Amino acid sequence: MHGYHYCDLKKKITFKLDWKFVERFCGILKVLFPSCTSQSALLFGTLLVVTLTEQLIIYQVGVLPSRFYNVLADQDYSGFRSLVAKAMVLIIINSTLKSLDQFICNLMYVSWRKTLTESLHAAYFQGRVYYTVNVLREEVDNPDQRISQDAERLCKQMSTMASRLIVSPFTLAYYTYHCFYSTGWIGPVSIFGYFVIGTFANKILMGPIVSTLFEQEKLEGDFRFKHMQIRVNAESAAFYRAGKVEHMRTNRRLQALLQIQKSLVKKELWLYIGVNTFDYLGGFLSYIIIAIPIFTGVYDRLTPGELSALISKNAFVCIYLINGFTQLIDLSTTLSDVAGYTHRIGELREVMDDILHEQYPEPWPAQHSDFGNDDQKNRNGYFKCFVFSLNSSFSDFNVHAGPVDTAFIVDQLSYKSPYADELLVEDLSLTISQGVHLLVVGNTGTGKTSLLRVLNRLWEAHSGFVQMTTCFGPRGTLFLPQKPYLTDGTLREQVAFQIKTIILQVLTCAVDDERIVHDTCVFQSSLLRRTGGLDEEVDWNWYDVLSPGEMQRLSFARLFYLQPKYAFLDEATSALTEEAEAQLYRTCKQLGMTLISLGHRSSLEKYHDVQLRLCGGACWEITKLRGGSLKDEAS
Ligand SMILES: Nc1ncnc2c1ncn2[C@@H]1O[C@H](COP(=O)(O)OP(=O)(O)OP(=O)(O)O)[C@@H](O)[C@H]1O
Repeated sequence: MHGYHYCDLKKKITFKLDWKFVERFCGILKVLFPSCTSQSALLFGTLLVVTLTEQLIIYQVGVLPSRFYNVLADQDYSGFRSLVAKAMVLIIINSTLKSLDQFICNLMYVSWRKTLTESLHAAYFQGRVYYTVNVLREEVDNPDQRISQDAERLCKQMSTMASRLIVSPFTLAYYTYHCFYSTGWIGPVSIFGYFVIGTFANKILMGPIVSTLFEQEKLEGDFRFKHMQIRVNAESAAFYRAGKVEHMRTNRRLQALLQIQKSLVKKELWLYIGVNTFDYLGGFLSYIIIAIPIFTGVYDRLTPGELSALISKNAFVCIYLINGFTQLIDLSTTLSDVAGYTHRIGELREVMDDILHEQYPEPWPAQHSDFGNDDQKNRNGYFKCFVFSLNSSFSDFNVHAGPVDTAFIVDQLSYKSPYADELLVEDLSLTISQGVHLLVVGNTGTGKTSLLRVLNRLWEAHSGFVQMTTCFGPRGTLFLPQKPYLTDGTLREQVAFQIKTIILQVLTCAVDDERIVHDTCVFQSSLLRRTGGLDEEVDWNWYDVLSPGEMQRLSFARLFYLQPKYAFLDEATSALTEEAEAQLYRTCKQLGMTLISLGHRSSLEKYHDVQLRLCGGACWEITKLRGGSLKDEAS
């Protein structure tokens, strides 16, 4: 993954408990609490009621021992019986409320995780954001980990904080009043001062933890990614006997992760020392508060008995108030975790927002067609108008008015790969029109696939103009990438993956079954037998169980099923025999598709009318081909 290449760059950015954190946290809160009537808000309200009731009951339970002293001292048997009954009821209510409190916190965690992850997914899978984040934007490491793990941990930590935080304003206000009532201003002022100092000290101690936690999460993602790489490429690695080298590399990642974890543990030690010192000092603070008036002679007129009663009473309220504050300070370790995860998720949200604004400056998603005028051209010459087909999975492409029998009009187009200075192709002009089969050839790395990336708007053009005049999808244009794309699920989902969820009822009809079976069986009769049927769920990874040739055949089955007008085939038959290639090309033409093929094989020439050769050094040439042997057959 690109993230770790930029490790040094990332290290320079430090994440703290600063204004940025507050902004990002508020942004996340807005997602978690979209409205006052949202599930999270209702749960939060219920939690508030439960924790407040719990506090009242706790107070009642707290005063029970003193009442027991009374009835026992008075040998009041009936009073004792009713007190035992009351204690039982209170304890049952208390434990029920405590469990309810935990239960609501857990429900809130699930609800928050759902809301946050779904909101991240909504941005991630919108348009081509997932591609840009993973391939082109290096400032965000491990987006997958941020969405799957960091979001989960943030919600977990926030839910553990919730019940303690939610009730603290009420308990603090209540005990501040009592403290003021019994000690005068000296009590609350000293305790508030103590809390401010404690908070300040903890903020300083938390600072380095937040950025270290951020870094730790990044390395955690890198480590997991390494294992995923091995899992995905297990066979290739085994052919290379790569166990030893991968063992070393994976261990290296583990060491880097463990090192940062160690440093996090060390930094946390100082925070724990701070928190514990604050806790224990708090215990003495009440005596210090009462000592001041005693030593300054304010209580000189009191008898020793009156004085000890006053000390005990003051100590009680002060300890309660201090306890309220120390509970807040104890949350600093959780807060530093929350801050780390908030920065990671906040940063991802900002980058995804940025990409969306860059790629779709107009409100998304537009539901109407609005053909562009000159004002709508962006800096690369694209029109910023959106025309969407009914099928939303095909809806993230800009389609413009143009001649009906063309797919793309390319004018003076120059493009280069990201981060490179040299152009791959300069001032390319061509029109991809119906019935004219185009072959794109050229040496490795001359920019053949990049042309498709630019046409598809995965990459921005350096200059020039690209107009897409036919929509993407069935009866439009379809791209078969060099590396076959397979998703998880049934065979039906592989062949008809894009429209399955949209028009399920159409797919389930017999005609479609027949088409899929036909498309699949013509080339892969064994595949249907292996899967046990079109809708049989398989638990295998399609990339592991299909040979490259089978994957390419499956891609063609999808093509025949979707039947686009224009098919862009990027080395789509490179793993097949020439006979199989001929058969597939023949079927494509019989189905009336216009083919735009990229490849190295000379055997491809005969299926095309025009050849675009990318010569390297930004040069290109277009020539007419004699071939077109299958054209006649098709017509
Ligand atoms: N994501 C990327 N980031 C940066 N550079 C890239 C990226 N993808 C490709 N490139 C570079 O762009 C150049 C053109 O790549 P492209 O895939 O278009 O080559 P190609 O002509 O299709 O080659 P082949 O015949 O091997 O498929 C190459 O130098 C490649 O390294």
